[in-house]
Amino acid sequence: MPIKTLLDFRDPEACKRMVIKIGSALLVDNSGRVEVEWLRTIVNEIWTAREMGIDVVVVSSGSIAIGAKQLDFEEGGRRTLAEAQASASVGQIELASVWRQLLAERDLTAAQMLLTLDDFESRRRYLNISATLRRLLKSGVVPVVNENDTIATGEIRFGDNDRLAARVAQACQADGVILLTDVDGLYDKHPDEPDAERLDEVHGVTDEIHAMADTESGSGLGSGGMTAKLLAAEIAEKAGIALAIVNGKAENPLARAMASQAATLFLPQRDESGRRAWIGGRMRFAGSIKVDDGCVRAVRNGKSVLAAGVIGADGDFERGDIIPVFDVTGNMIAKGLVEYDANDVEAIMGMQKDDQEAILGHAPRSAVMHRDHLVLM
Ligand SMILES: Nc1ncnc2c1ncn2[C@@H]1O[C@H](COP(=O)(O)OP(=O)(O)O)[C@@H](O)[C@H]1O
Ligand SMILES: N[C@@H](CCC(=O)OP(=O)(O)O)C(=O)O
Repeated sequence: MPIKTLLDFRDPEACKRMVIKIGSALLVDNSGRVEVEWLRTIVNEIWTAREMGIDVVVVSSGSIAIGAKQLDFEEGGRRTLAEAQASASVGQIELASVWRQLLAERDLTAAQMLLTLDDFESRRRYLNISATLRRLLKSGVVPVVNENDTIATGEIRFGDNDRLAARVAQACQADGVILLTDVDGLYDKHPDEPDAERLDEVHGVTDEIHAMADTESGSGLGSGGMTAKLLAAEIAEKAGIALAIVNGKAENPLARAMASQAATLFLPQRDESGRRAWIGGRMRFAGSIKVDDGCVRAVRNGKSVLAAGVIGADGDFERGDIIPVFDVTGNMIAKGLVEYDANDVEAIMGMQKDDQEAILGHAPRSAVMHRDHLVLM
């Protein structure tokens, strides 16, 4: 899908449902105020998309940057967790109110959804997110999503809204994600370097692509830097979703990006849908298993993980958990639903089926991870 197709509201082949993510650096000025005039141009673009029959979900950052200024807390890393969470609760109410007002000016209804990483990790809550989003879109409402920063900490936190946007896109089965930020896209080195060049298209986020980015926020207001956007692109590309990094600094950024074609587009690499996409997008794990080279080859050829190929089990996972599979060099090759607790995997690893029953005390299952519940990375 060329960038034009992702952004062209008049093209009948263009994406019919998109997630637009707006970073803190764009939304909030240095004194902690929302850039209302600029945001009004975004709302106009959302309105245009809606008029063309395209569903739009907004992922809006900014609550911490707004609230921290109001509460007079220090910037960035010097803020305590409690200060950041207090800032988010003060900032979010203002952020929601601005969105509601600006969308209402175009006769659009806003809906607020505050979510945490954990909400996406639980299959039941993920399905609820999905159903709510789809129902809101059916009613022509514009969902405005942010992380629930007041309760999300440590490992249950996205921390950046880029991956949240990719997970939201997965949950509502969007065709495309647009990450609006303060650069024209992904550059082959930090854009401050004089010879840095922008990439037009990325066909798969490889280690080489990751090496181009870092986690620093250019503005100091955002979090996760370009690294977070690449992690989001990885989630999207495996779920069959196109993702574009677009400069949102000027007014009407979507129309401008379409005219200039200056952006980076990440093309979908696979089209896992439904439950498999959810498995592939999981981020928090109770443990992992390691497998030998023969097992890696088998898994890549669509086979299950058998105990005979497992050479290690880490952590405290339980039967039914989704956990990653690593090769001997530590590369994650797949994620899947494990059929045994960690103790049982340790007890039977390396064994053929016939030898497992005596150890387990019951007939072994067909595999440690069945191919139907296994998603390649
Ligand atoms: N290779 C790269 N290409 C483009 N930008 C990069 C790269 N590496 C680091 N960056 C930085 O990433 C910043 C965008 O991330 P961030 O500040 O977190 O934005 P946002 O708040 O919109 O999420 C850019 O301003 C740029 O300074
Ligand atoms: N959820 C946080 C946003 C996290 C964040 O800073 O994201 P981003 O600006 O998109 O890098 C907030 O609303 O302040």
